[in-house]
Amino acid sequence: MAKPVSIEVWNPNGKYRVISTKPMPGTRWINLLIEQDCRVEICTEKKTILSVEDIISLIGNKCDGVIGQLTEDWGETLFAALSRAGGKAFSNMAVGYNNVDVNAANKYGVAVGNTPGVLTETTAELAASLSLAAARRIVEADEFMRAGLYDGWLPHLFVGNLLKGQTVGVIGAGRIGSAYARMMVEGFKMNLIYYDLYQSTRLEKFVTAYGEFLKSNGEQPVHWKRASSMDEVLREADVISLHPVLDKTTYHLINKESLATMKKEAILVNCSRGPVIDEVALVEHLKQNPMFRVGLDVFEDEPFMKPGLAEMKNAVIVPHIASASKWTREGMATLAALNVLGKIKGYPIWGDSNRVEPFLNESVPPPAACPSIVNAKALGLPVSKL
Ligand SMILES: NC(=O)c1ccc[n+]([C@@H]2O[C@H](COP(=O)([O-])OP(=O)(O)OC[C@H]3O[C@@H](n4cnc5c(N)ncnc54)[C@H](O)[C@@H]3O)[C@@H](O)[C@H]2O)c1
Ligand SMILES: O=C(O)[C@H](O)CO
Repeated sequence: MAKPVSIEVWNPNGKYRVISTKPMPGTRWINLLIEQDCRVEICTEKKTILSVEDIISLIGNKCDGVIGQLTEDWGETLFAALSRAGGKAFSNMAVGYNNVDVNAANKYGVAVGNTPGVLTETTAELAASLSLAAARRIVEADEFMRAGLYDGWLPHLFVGNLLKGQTVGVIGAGRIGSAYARMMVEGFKMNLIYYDLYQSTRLEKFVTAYGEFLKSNGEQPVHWKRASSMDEVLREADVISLHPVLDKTTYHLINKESLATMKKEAILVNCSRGPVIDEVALVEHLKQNPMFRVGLDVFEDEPFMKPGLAEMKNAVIVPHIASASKWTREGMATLAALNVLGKIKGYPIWGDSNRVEPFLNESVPPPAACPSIVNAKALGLPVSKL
């Protein structure tokens, strides 16, 4: 028998039982569910990561849908439990869904939602922040000041890398990778080299147009290049930012060999998923190459770090906060709730999951659609004509 898990209940007499495995920012998501006759149960357990047993206990005997988190293991066991309880909808409060076994969800006919679009710029901004913090040694310098070590200006004090005119490399130029590339090209006048399985025509057009603008202004233009291999990016770029999905093809994409390919003074940033980097190899590389720097938002065995990483002065490390702006987190909660609500109400799937603004406009009711369901095709769900 699983131990009961503490909850907070909203609208106890609601017809549909929807569970959120965590309190989420804002109240709009709760109000939208209540307005549509949902009883909302929010898990208030103090521990950060819920176990499969905790979530089974939350689901109970009757549950129409669950809003969950990327820290949870949504596989066969949980989808079977949700299906037994009559549930047909699950949504991650995240765009990444490598914690979800979509095949298992398909087997039980459960729709799986995610939250693209609302976190693109926020996440790209953190990747840009980490790039700058690493290039200009901001965390090291901050620690130095607080330790009372500053006794006057010196020509060699915390000398870092200038970004202007250098090359930024992007691996995975999807929504976030492209937004980051634009920030670095436009903000710091960097040239771009990118590697993705698909061509990013819009990004290429942007860099071309910006390069022409700079030239017409009498300034050094910027250029872009689509690399034919990831190694080409690693060899040529001064700052490399990782933005692919995590799957079998991207696990340990950055390993001992690929690290050795990079410039000795390169900067590597990861705001995708921890296992994209072999973290043991990275720690060794940081030790051997003190001028090589990293900015990490994600870790291979989150919430833990591999031994040695915390001691490395050439690493800037933050706890998976790339999407942590108020607007984005409230929007993620709203999109996740509307994914679950839409499936419960039998709504169709929104036609373009990258354009979710209509769901985020608080002054009008959201469209009668699920904003983003990743297995819509596999489940044969209809697409909205709105
Ligand atoms: N740190 C955070 O808080 C945070 C926030 C948001 C997203 N993320 C992560 O970022 C990922 C990307 O998000 P997105 O919205 O940009 O997704 P996206 O689907 O728009 O972009 C991913 C890109 O990766 C490319 N890709 C896939 N396999 C590849 C490979 N083997 N080599 C090179 N490129 C490859 C895809 O073609 C695609 O263009 C998410 O899946 C998530 O894991 C992390
Ligand atoms: O995938 C995601 O959305 C992040 O990791 C959290 O915002």
